[in-house]
Amino acid sequence: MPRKLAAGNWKMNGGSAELSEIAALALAHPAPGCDVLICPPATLISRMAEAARGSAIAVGGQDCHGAVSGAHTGDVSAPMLLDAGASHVILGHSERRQDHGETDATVRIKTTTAVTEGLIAVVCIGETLGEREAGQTLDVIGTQMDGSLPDSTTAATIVVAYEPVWAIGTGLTPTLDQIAEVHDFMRARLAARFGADMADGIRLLYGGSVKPSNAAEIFAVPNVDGALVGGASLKADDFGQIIAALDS
Ligand SMILES: O=C(CO)COP(=O)(O)O
Repeated sequence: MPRKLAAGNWKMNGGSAELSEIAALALAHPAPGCDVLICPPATLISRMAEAARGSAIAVGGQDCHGAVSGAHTGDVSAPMLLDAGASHVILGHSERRQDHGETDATVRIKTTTAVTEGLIAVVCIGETLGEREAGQTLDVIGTQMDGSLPDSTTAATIVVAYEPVWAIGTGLTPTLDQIAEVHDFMRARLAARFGADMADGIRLLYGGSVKPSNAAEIFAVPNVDGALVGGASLKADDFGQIIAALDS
């Protein structure tokens, strides 16, 4: 069983004030029983890495380009993230898929590059409300997993985050049974493609309105190996409680 992972995605939020809380968070959790990752905006990565130096907190980007360098104005490459002190990168978040037209094929290329360059990729998938209501959830999840993950995947370099689009930032969460159904399906899909041993080693995160009040019950669901947290990760106190819920 891999160590659980509490990952925070700050999205296009956060600045110096939130950054200064990270040092306090690191002090409050000097040896957490789970891995802890924070993915701030690209502009904060190097300062965050500096603030987290020597602590148990890892730092990640929220996206990277599929190429390692070149004429791509405004983009950030995997080697640049590493150079700034990041060890992870979130890829294929539904907001990237929506705002920037990223497809499974795009995400697969980015994931391949990120992993080849030495980052751990946190690959996001999830159905829309319309897809869930149409009974298509598992079809969508299966297609996204198949398309977004490269064949060369290894358990140590890939994390898969299930984030139902309708649960992100809405305060809505699936029932525990619904989370269990999708996570069981994800594990089985990975096992069919990569073998059971490797599938068991890939961490499956749940994301979407995770907060201190629901973290423990979500973490108790089989095949949930941690969380990808948006809004609550910007509040050090809330994120600390989520880390503690995973820790126990
Ligand atoms: O999108 C998310 C994390 O990547 C989830 O965001 P919220 O926790 O704010 O719902």
